[in-house]
Amino acid sequence: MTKPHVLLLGEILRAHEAWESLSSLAEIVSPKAQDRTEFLEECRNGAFDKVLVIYRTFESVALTGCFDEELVRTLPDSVQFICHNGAGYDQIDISACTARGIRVSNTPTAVNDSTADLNLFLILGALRGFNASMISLREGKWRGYPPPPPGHDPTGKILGILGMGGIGRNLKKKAEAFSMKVIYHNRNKLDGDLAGGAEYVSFEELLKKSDIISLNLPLNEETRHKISVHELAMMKKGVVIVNTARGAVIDEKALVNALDRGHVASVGLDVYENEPEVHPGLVANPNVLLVPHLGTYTVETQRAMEDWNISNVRSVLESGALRNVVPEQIDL
Ligand SMILES: O=CC(=O)O
Repeated sequence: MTKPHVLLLGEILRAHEAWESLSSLAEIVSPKAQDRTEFLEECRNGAFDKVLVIYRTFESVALTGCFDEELVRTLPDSVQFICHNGAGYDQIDISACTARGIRVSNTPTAVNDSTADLNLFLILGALRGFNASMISLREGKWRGYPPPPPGHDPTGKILGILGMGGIGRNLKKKAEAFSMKVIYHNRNKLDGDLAGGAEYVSFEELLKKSDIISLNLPLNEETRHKISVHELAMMKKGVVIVNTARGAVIDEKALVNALDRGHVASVGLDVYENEPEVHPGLVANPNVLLVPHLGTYTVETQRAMEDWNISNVRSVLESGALRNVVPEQIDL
């Protein structure tokens, strides 16, 4: 019997042994394509006709482009599963996959610690206004002349977490070690003690009450530009905003404007609307602490994500089902 094929889009960086062990169950294939047009052509000319499952990375979007309707439609009929190595799967059109009977998995839990750690680093750094003096030190100007105003302590500040999933909940625990009071908003109030005692508030209340707003929600059609001119205007003057989710949940142009007017005091960002481009108004502003999408960029987390994603591929090959599917497909 011929083995099914697994298509690798992107690289395995850490879990080499786990990956290689799949070869007893499947043939691993890679694209020859150098860009999206060539990739679609390879799909059409039968190169992937035996592929049952695709393992893809966030970075592989540079080769294939997004897994949008066009791409999903062009995949051969044999493809039944896509294992995405990342928590956020906004590069994949889930409705298009569902329509074709393709099940999609992601790597949710594995990312929680490292992303929440970076989130907290950005909160502390933005609150303290460290970025301005870090720049002036490197320019040979010590703290700057004049030095920037002193920062603020986290103790007693209200942290509003928008999106209380795995990362939001992990952040909540960490923030409490710094004596912040956590409130949250989600589409639905969390059951039982899942929120760990954090107060559930409406979206509007979260915007109005928070000293620091942390964006921890996935990007989809409902959350794109969830924070724009109107929402920024509802926030406290001097608010601090941190985003480790996806750039497009906030309207970057509106954010730059609110920073320039001083309504938003400072910002910590790991993600941007058009990565790897960063809005020049963010780069120019010393009150903005910028990190180039490094939320999960640790040896341990890279390894844990790959292990999880490979175990999903293995599960498909051994038992015909994924270990987890994205929330949109849970009830299918
Ligand atoms: O951005 C990182 C992820 O979605 O895992």
